[in-house]
Amino acid sequence: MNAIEIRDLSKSYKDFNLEHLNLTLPGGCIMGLVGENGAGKSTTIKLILNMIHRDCGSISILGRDNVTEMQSLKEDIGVVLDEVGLPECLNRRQVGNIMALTFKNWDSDYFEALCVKLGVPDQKKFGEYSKGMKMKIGIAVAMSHHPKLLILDEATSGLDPVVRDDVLDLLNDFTRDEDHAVLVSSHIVSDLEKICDYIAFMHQGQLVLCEEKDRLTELYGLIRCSAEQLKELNPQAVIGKSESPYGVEAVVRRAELPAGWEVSPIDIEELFVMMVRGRA
Ligand SMILES: Nc1ncnc2c1ncn2[C@@H]1O[C@H](COP(=O)(O)OP(=O)(O)OP(=O)(O)O)[C@@H](O)[C@H]1O
Repeated sequence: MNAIEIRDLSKSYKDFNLEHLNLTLPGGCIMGLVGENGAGKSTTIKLILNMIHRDCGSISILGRDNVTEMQSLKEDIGVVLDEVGLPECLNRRQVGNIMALTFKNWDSDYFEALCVKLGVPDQKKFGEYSKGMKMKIGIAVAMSHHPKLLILDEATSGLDPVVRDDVLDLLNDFTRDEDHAVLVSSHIVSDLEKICDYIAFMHQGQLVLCEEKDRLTELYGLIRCSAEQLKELNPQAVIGKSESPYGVEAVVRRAELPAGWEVSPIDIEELFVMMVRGRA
C-alpha cells in the first residue's frame, strides 16, 4: 500500500501558489523533500497533515482520506515539525506520561530507550532545552507510539552530526518494515542522499522532479559548453544552467542529448543547486 498519495493538490496564498501537485510515497520507502526556502515544502507537509485547508485535490494516507479519517490516522502518523511544541514546564518523564494518555499504542520503554540513545536530558524541563534537545525529544515522541508513517519537516537541521547520524539510522531501521514509510524535508542534502529511496524536488510551488535516488545520477548529468552550443540542444534536454564569462554549465537529461556530448556525473546537491539557479 502507498503511504501517501497526493493527487492534483493546489493551495494558494497571496504571493504563492502550490500547483497541481501529484506525489506518491510507496510503503517501505523514505522520500526526501528538497527545495529552496519558500519552495512549498512545509505547506505540502501541513496539507498532508490537514493543518491547513487545500483549494483542491485529494490526499490519501495509508489508504485513508486525510480529512475525513485524520482522527484515526493520528495513531499511525508520527510528526516532527521544525518547532517542537511541548509544555515548557515538563521534564522528559512527564512528557512520556502525557503522551501515554494521548496515544493508544504509546510504548514508555521505547520512549525511554530512544531518549537515552539520543541524549535527551533526564531532569531538565522542556523550556530549558537547547534547540537540538527539543528536536531530539520531538523525534522520540514521534516514534514512540509505533506509527506507520513518519513525517519530519527540517527535523534534523539543529542536531549535531553524531546525533543526526543516529537519527538517520533510526529512520533506516524504521523502514525495514514494509508497512512503514518516511517523508523528510531537509536542506542537508547529504543526509537525504544517505537514507532516501526517493528524492522530490520542489521549486516555487511546483514539483519539478521526483525520482528514485539511485536513478538520478543515471538520468541526469552535467555538460560544459558555450552559450551557442547550448542553444542547439532540445530545450527539453536542459533542466538547469549556470552561465559565466567562460561558458555555460548545464544539467541535462542524458537520454535527450545527441550522441557525442561529454557528460560528467552530478551529485544530488549540485543537481539541486543547478536546477534552482537555472530556473530562477
Ligand atoms: N500562512 C501563510 N500566509 C501567507 N503565505 C504563506 C503562509 N504560509 C506560507 N506562506 C508562503 O508560502 C510559501 C511557501 O512556504 P513554505 O513554508 O511552504 O516553504 P518551505 O519550502 O517550507 O521553505 P523553508 O525551506 O524556508 O522552510 C512562502 O512564500 C511563504 O511565504
